[in-house]
Amino acid sequence: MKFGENLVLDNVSLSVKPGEFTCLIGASGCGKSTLLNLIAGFTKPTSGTLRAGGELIKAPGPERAMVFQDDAVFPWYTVHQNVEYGLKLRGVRREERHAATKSFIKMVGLEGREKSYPSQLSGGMRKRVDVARAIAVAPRILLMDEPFAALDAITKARMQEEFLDIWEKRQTTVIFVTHDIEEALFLGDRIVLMGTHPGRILSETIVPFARPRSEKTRTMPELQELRATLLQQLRISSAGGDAK
Ligand SMILES: Nc1ncnc2c1ncn2[C@@H]1O[C@H](COP(=O)(O)OP(=O)(O)OP(=O)(O)O)[C@@H](O)[C@H]1O
Repeated sequence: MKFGENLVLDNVSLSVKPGEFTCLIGASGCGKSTLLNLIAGFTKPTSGTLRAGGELIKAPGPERAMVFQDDAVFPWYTVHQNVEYGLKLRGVRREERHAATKSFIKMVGLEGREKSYPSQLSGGMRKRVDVARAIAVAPRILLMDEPFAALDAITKARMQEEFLDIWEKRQTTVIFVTHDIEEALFLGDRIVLMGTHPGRILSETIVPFARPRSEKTRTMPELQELRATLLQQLRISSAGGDAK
């Protein structure tokens, strides 16, 4: 993938199983967001192909929803209207839409705040609206670009746990970009480490921890060991090595 003469992703081959939770980590500028944008269909590849469920990805589609670091909620809509928006676009009928919206709001723990506007919510609550907005359209693939990066540590941990809960119930395929190795280890089935210049895949790590994961998972010695290994690989790759 090139931007002008700049080769941003080179020879990237990634295949994700249905229902798998894949985390992408890597130094700044290695092309993580570019890869997500390609999968979302926001950007067209200059060479190579992308497929979702066997179909060539040519444009954005409702089967692939994105959650960004910055909130993508409409400030002029209430919580209910924000979550309902995608369903409305898809032509879901009023009663069904209403019931579905209510259940998604409940799922992300925002019952009672349906009539609030985003400006009346905390950062964590707005992120919940954002997650509900994305999953409401029942995407087959959820693309998440550092969705919890701006949250404080406690809210972030809570959101991770709540999100895993939702994911385990729905089994959506997730591709999740993060700079936080612990987050990747806590959430993912697999961690794909990318390197820069040009952006490429350096290693893939299967995350061996049983599900459902909990607060206890975070303190497992095996998690800390894997964290140290991945951090070392990240350091080497940031310094220009190949992390092997
Ligand atoms: N629209 C664009 N036009 C030109 N260059 C771009 C464009 N988008 C990204 N790039 C370049 O592509 C490279 C990869 O950027 P990208 O945002 O995908 O990296 P990243 O791994 O997500 O970085 P970060 O972790 O800092 O968010 C960078 O060198 C960036 O400058």
